[in-house]
Amino acid sequence: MDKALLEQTIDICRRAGDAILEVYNSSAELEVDTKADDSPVTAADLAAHRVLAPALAELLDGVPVLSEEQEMPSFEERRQWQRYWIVDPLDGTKEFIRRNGEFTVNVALIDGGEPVLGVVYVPVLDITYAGCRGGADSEAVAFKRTADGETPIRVRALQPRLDAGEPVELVASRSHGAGAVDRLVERIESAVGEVACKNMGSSLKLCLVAEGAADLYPRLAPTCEWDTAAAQAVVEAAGGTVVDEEFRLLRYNSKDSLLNPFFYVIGDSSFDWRPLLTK
Ligand SMILES: Nc1ncnc2c1ncn2[C@@H]1O[C@H](COP(=O)(O)O)[C@@H](OP(=O)(O)O)[C@H]1O
Ligand SMILES: [Mg+2]
Repeated sequence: MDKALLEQTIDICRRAGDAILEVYNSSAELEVDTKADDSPVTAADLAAHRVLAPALAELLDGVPVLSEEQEMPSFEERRQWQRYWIVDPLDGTKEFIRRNGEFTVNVALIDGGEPVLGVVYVPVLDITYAGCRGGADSEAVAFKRTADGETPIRVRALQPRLDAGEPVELVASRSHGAGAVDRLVERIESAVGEVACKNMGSSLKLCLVAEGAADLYPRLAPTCEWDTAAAQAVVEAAGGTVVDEEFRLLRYNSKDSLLNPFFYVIGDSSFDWRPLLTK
C-alpha cells in the first residue's frame, strides 16, 4: 500500500479530532441525541463526520465513503463497490459523554471486502495508530505516533508470558457483553492460568492488542462494520488477526446488514486459542 495515502489519511483524522475536541473542551452543556438503534450521538460525532466525508471523497477519486453518521446506501448499491472508505467519526460516544478520553476517530479503506489501510486517532491523548498492508514491493506498516515520536508496533507472543507465570491479558468493553466475557475468563483460567482483564471504550481495545499491550479482545456483543475496520487494518498489519466465533477472518460489505458477528481479536495466532474460544 501507499505510505503517502496513509499519511494523508492520518492528517484528515487529526483534523476530525480537532473538531471533536472543540466540542469536548467547550463549556457548553453537551447535548446528547439518541439514534434509531438507541445509541447516543452528539454534535461532536457530526462535526467529525463533516470534516471526514468531503476530505476522503476528495482523496481518492471515485472511491465512495460510508460513514456511521450518514444515510446508509442500500446493499444493492454497496455491493458494487470494490474499494470504499468506511468511517466511524467518533467511536466510543458513551465514553465521550463520560469524558474519560476513551474515544477515537476511525477511517479504513476496504478493498474487496478486506481492510487494507486503517487509522485510529485518539484526540484527547493525541495518539495515532496506523497500519496498511504491504504490496508487491513494500512491507506491511503498523505504527503508533505520539507527540514524542513514532514507534513500529507488533503483537506479542503469548507462550513466553505463560512460561514466565504472567497472566493472559484481556481487554473488554466498559458497556457491552460483560456476562459472556466473565464466562470466557473462567474458561481460560481453568485451562491456561491467571487472567487479567482491563476495560476500555471504543476501538482502542483492538489497538492495545496490536501494540502488544494485551493478548485478546473478545467482542461478544454487537458492533457495526465501521467500529472495527480501521483498527482491524492496524491489528493485521501488526501481525494479529480478527476472527469470528468460527475462526473465519472478519470481512466487510458481504451482506445487507452492517452488523458484525461476535469476534475475537487475537495477538498471537501461533497460540492454540481454538479450544478456549470455540464452544
Ligand atoms: N446494539 C448494538 N448494535 C450495533 N452496534 C452496537 C450496539 N451496541 C453497541 N454497539 C457499538 O459498540 C460501540 C461501542 O463499543 P464499546 O462499548 O466497546 O466502546 C458503539 O460505537 P459508537 O460509540 O460509535 O456508537 C456501537 O457502534
Ligand atoms: Mg462506533
